[in-house]
Amino acid sequence: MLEEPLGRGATGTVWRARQRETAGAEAAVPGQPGETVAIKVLKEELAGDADVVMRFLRERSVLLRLTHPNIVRVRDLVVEGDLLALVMDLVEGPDLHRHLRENGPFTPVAAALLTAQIADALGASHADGVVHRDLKPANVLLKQTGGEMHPMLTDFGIARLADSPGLTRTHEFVGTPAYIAPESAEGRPQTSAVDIYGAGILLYELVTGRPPFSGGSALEVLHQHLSAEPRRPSTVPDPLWTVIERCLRKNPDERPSAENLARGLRVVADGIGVHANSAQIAAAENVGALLAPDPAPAPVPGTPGASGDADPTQVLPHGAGVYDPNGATSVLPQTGGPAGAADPTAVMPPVPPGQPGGPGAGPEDPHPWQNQLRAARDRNEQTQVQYLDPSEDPLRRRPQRQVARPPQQQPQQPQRRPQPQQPGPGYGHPQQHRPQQYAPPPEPQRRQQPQPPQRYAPPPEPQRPAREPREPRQRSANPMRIPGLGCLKGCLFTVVILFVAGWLIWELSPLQDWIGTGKSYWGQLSDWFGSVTGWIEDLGGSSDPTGTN
Ligand SMILES: Nc1ncnc2c1ncn2[C@@H]1O[C@H](COP(=O)(O)OP(=O)(O)OP(=O)(O)O)[C@@H](O)[C@H]1O
Repeated sequence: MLEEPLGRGATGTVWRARQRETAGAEAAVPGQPGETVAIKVLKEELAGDADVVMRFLRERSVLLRLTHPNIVRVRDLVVEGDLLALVMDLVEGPDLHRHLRENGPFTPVAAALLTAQIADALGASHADGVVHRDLKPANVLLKQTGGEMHPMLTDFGIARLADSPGLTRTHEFVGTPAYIAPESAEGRPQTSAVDIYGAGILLYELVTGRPPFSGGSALEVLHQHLSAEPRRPSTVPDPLWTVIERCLRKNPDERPSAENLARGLRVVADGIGVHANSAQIAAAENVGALLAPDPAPAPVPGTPGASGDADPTQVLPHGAGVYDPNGATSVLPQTGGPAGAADPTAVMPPVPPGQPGGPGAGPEDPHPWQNQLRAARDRNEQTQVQYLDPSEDPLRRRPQRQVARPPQQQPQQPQRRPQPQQPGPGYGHPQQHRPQQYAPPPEPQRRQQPQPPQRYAPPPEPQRPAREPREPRQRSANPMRIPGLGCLKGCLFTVVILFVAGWLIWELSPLQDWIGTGKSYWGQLSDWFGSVTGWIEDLGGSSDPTGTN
């Protein structure tokens, strides 16, 4: 029985609910009548998509058996008529995004310990072949137990459901730009290393209060994931930065495994704490040696190269206006219309290119998605979906920076590995973390990129009004280009500066008196010039082997 909505995300609405009767025998957790649970009712669009329903059912057993102290337990997956819902344990406490917003960044030790527990959860799920793909503070619930906070990772498998070919088409982007791994942004094969990248972003955000890459639009943010290096804030201790930097490597093969990440973070927390002894400090300084990559990362099925599935090309939203880095996973929400008004979880099917408002919309009317984007921003969400003209997609212009890798093989079976160690005692409340003012690092300059053809086939062009071609940037008013002119100008300018500086020194300093020549500056210069030419002539004469001079 649904009681009250707890919150709404891009994929559905989460309700506090009470169990009426004991769940069916197939449920992972039968539960007790009257017990309070959380139910995520997926949006109509997801529920109405046959492909999503198939995935939902296929992943049911995996999600139900995914149990770990730091994972919100899924009790049941329900398909009833056109309703698709996940029944979960109810977690009393805020999510990490809200906690960060209200309390500011964590201390480095608290951030390391909290992320270590998230890495434990990832280790367990990766061992089971499950990749989260949408790791972000909003998907970490902080369970309050006796004044302590215990991080619980939620929304496993949801990103995969939303990533349905029926829902996401060539020109749409699904994901959360601030946390997306470069390979996901580019539509390259993905593995469990995408979660490690997400953990790195999350850790950075925990200690600084904001993710490392930000910008005015989702496009800019994704571009930075691909080509910008994260800047190290001065408040982050060396060993912790080593861990963050390794997680944020552009090359997924260089990121640590979840288990090594958890171990490394605990070593760092021990070594940077105020009570650290010299052995712990030394161990933290060598944390890099612990961060070995996963030799067999769990693949993400359905990503290009991972299987024969046609995966939707992940293309950046274009010009999506002001960008909120802490929003929801992007899918298409519904606006207006009776269905949208009645059902807050309803989503709108993609509008074909060239029909911005859908049937009946006037050309001047704002696109329904634009209304939704505005509404999402007002709610501090980050729903960002818009068409991108392929010719303006900087990803397609980006030169290939990596050595081409052979396409990843679809594994027969996900790699089963031993379950990671259960985490130690519960993570203490990060009491000492006080709100800190964080000065955002200056935006790295965006590079101008040449346009080599990229790896994915050009998607069909949406029929948008042709854009005015941009004026090429004028470097100078002078249309003549003389090679070396710039250098010549520089040299002349330097000579003039030297001459004037020399004159000033001659006139204003006691140099003239020390030399005692009594000559003017010009006279002294001519004198020196004469002496130098005399020496050169003498040298030429003395080196003449014929002795004719
Ligand atoms: N098991 C749960 N117990 C208690 N509250 C929950 C639970 N799961 C989610 N919530 C709350 O419900 C709200 C919406 O969750 P949801 O996962 O739909 O949103 P999101 O993670 O912000 O968006 P999305 O994952 O769709 O991008 C969040 O504020 C979250 O705190």
